[in-house]
Amino acid sequence: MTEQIVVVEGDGIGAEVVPAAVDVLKAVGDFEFVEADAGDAVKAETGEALPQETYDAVADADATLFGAAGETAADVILPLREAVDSFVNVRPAKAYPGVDALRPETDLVFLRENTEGVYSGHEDRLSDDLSTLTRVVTTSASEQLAEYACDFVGGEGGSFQIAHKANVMRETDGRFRDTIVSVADKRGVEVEEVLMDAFATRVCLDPTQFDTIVCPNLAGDVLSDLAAGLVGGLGLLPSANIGPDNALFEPVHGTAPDIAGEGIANPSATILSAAMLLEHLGYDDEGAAVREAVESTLAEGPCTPDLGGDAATEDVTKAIINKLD
Ligand SMILES: NC(=O)C1=CN([C@@H]2O[C@H](COP(=O)(O)OP(=O)(O)OC[C@H]3O[C@@H](n4cnc5c(N)ncnc54)[C@H](O)[C@@H]3O)[C@@H](O)[C@H]2O)C=CC1
Ligand SMILES: CC(C)CC(=O)C(=O)O
Repeated sequence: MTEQIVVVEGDGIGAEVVPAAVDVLKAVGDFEFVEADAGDAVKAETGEALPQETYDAVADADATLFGAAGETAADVILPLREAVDSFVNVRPAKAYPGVDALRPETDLVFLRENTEGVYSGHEDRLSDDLSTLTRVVTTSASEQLAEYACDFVGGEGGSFQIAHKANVMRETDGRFRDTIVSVADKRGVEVEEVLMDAFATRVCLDPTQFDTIVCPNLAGDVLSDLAAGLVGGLGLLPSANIGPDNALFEPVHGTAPDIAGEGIANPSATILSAAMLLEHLGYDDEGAAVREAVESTLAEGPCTPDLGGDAATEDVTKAIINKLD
C-alpha cells in the first residue's frame, strides 16, 4: 500500500522548507503526496485560512507535513492538530556537533499537551475594559499525555520531568500535575516536578539536568522555543503532533518573514520532522537514515546563514539527499 501524505506548505518559508523535505521523502520512499492549502495567502484569496477540503484531507491522511502559517497560524494549526486528534506535541531539542550552540550538551524532548490549556480558544471581550480567557484542563487529555509519556521513557523504571505552575493555577495545573503523577505512579515511572519558571532558569544553566519534559500547552510552546535558543536556533527544531490513528509533522518555527523569499531558510527542522513522519509510518531505517544525513550535513556543511554559513536552502537539501544515495 502506498501511504498518502498530505503536504501543506502554508506561508513564508513554509513554501521553501516543505518542498525541501518532500524531496527528501521522495529520495527514500514511494509515497502519494496530496497538496493542500492553508494560511494567510489562502485567506486573502478566499476569505478562509483553513479550507474545509484541507481539514478533511489532513483528517483522512496517513500523515501530514505542514510548514507554517503567518497571522492566521492559530486559525490553521490549532484546528489541524484537532483534525488528527493530537494529544501530544513531541518536540526534540538537541544540539548537534558542528553547530555553534549556547549549550552544546543539550538533548531534550518536550512532550507538550496539545489541545487544551490557554490554547483552548475560549476568549471573550466582556467590556471595553475587560477580556477573559478560559483555561481548559481535562483529566482525560492529561491521562492520554501521561500514558504516552510513560511509554516514551520505556515504561516501568523510566523517568521524566513535569514543568507546571500548580502553586498558582491550583485547579488547572493542579489537575494536570495530579493526573500525570498518578498515571506515572501506577506505571512505575518516576516523575520529577519542576515549577516552569524555575525550569526556564535551570535549563539554561545546565540542560543535562533534564531529558523528557511533560508540559501544559503554552509552557511547552514557550519552553521549547527557549531550548531552540540553547541549541542554535529555530531552524533546528522538528515536531510531531501525534494522535491515536493519525499525525501531523511540522517544524517548531513560523513563517520567518525576515528571510522569506530569499531561499536561505534552514530546512533542517522540516527535514527532521519528515524523519519523525517516516518513523511514525513504520519506516524506521529510512527515518534514521534521514536523521543521520541531516546530522552529518550539519557537521560538515554546507549550512544556511542562521548557522553562520552562506548556503541556500537548496544547497543544504541537495547535500542531505546526496548522503542518502
Ligand atoms: N506553527 C506555525 O504556523 C507558527 C506560525 N508562526 C507565525 O510566523 C510568523 C512569524 O513569527 P516569528 O515570531 O517571527 O517566529 P519565526 O519562527 O517565524 O521566526 C523567528 C526567528 O527565527 C528565524 N527562523 C525561523 N525559522 C528559521 C529557519 N528555518 N531558518 C532560518 N531562520 C529561521 C527567523 O528568521 C526569525 O528571525 C507570525 O505570523 C506567527 O504567527 C509562529 C510560530 C509557529
Ligand atoms: C498557534 C501557534 C502559532 C502557536 C505556536 O507557536 C505553536 O503552537 O506551535
